[in-house]
Amino acid sequence: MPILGQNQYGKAENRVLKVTRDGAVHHVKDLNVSVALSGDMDEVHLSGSNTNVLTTDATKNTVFAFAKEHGIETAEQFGIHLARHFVTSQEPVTGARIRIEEYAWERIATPGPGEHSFVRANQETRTAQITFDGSAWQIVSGLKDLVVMNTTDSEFRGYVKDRYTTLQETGDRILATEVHARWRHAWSDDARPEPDWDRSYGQARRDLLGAFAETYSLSLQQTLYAMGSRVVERGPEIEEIRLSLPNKHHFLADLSPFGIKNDTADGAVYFAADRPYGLIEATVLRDGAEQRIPVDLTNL
Ligand SMILES: O=c1[nH]c(=O)c2[nH]c(=O)[nH]c2[nH]1
Repeated sequence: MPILGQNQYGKAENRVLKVTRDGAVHHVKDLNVSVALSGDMDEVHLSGSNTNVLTTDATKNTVFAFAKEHGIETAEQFGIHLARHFVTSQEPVTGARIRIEEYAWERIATPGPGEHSFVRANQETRTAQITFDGSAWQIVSGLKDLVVMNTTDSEFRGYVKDRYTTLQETGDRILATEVHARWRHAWSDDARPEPDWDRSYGQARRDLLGAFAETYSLSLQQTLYAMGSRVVERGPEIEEIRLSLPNKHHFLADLSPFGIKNDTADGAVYFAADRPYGLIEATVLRDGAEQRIPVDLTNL
């Protein structure tokens, strides 16, 4: 009979976001936690007996419950706490390996007192597309993978409720997206001086972040329009901007089966879903400008 070698199991990539509120100042911990347990697991492989198996589902629930009940001080502290729990609470489990990736968020500076807007550090890519037909230029600048999040000031309600609608209305949700934007400059004629491309890019990026952070959001569509409008209004050299915004859904982890209350009030723990995701896209134009940026943003 073939021999069973090293084996381990658990739930991989639990995407946990914890938001701690210190008045209007919010703090976030954003982790990707993978659990791998090992021990006396021969029988499940060899005979199919699940007697010794703590479900991977339970390991997932433990991650979210611990984040809520004990908090996340550091990835190391959180991992130690989880590993100790699995090894000491389950007789057949003799080893635990917890792998954690932590995502770094920086604050978006806003003029108001609230501090609940964040941008993922060092994520984005700047893009440019230059076309020339021998007489006219078209310069489309942009950025992609700029990940931003508001931990409050976002609601979503009043939408259509058809037979298949199950989404609950909410007055306080996380709004997070990955900004993909391209904007077309008015400049097209060699006879006119070129804009300062770096200055223009910096301004557009600041306007996208500023409008995202400062808009009290009733939908991602409304936030998109606010972001595009600000770029066009503050950048006279920009005619048109196209935005593609995936809605990076964060759902409150349901900890009620374990008797743990988890609401947005403080210390809320969210499950960050990666797919499927809402995809909100639109062009915002200067009044009188022509819509020329192609709809398909991926064809750079
Ligand atoms: O901002 C949103 N816009 C939607 O169109 C939508 N649809 C949905 O399920 N959630 C959201 N959120």
